Amino acid sequence: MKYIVGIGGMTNGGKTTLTNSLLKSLPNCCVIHQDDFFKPQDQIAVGEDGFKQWDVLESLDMEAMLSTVQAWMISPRKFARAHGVSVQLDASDTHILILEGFLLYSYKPLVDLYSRRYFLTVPYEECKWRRSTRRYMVPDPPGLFDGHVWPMFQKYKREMEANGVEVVYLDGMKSREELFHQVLEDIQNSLLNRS
Ligand SMILES: Nc1ncnc2c1ncn2[C@@H]1O[C@H](COP(=O)(O)OP(=O)(O)O)[C@@H](O)[C@H]1O
Ligand SMILES: NC(=O)c1ccc[n+]([C@@H]2O[C@H](COP(=O)(O)O)[C@@H](O)[C@H]2O)c1
Ligand SMILES: [Mg+2]
Repeated sequence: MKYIVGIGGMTNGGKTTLTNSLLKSLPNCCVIHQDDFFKPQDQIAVGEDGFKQWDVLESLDMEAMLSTVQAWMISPRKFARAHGVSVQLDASDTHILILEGFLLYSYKPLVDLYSRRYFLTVPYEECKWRRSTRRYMVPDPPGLFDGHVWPMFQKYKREMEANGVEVVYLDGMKSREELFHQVLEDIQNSLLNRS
């Protein structure tokens, strides 16, 4: 069985942290990070607001991300080997792929491929504070959070909801351990229901 999990939601919701914990506990589990598909800086548009528009779908090479997902779908075993993931040979033959990123559910060709879509959120103040402590490859210029990051998050979330994309909301204010156990248990139950 092939099972694709989305760990999506807002920037600094805790997606990468949660994903890294899940990876260690789920068998035959590979990961694709959406952040790895940002286009080079010189291809990022500058908006009327003067900010480089990092937080829009067009700043990501989603075709390349989709191709990577398709490579896993064709042969999860080969994909795992190529990415240094050890594959357990058991009777259930379950293969799991985690997609992790902040715009997972806004790209049409991917949206129906998920078996389960999680969506991490924290309140505005917490998100802004966590973001201020982060150092990205390209540092945030002053005002980027309120001028670009937050409005784009709201816009894409609104669109996702209007399109009826079903997600499981996760409260990113819970502890790392609580989130990990909640999601691990949920995935394990969902896998049991399918087998
Ligand atoms: N459950 C949590 N509670 C408190 N802080 C967290 C939690 N999960 C992650 N963090 C912290 O929040 C920041 C963003 O986490 P990260 O996993 O990189 O988020 P994302 O990938 O969604 O941007 C990091 O400093 C991380 O240590
Ligand atoms: N990885 C990069 O090249 C890069 C560059 C500039 C901004 N970012 C930021 O990364 C964020 C997404 O990553 P997180 O969800 O881990 O915060 C976006 O909000 C974007 O503004 C990433
Ligand atoms: Mg991250």
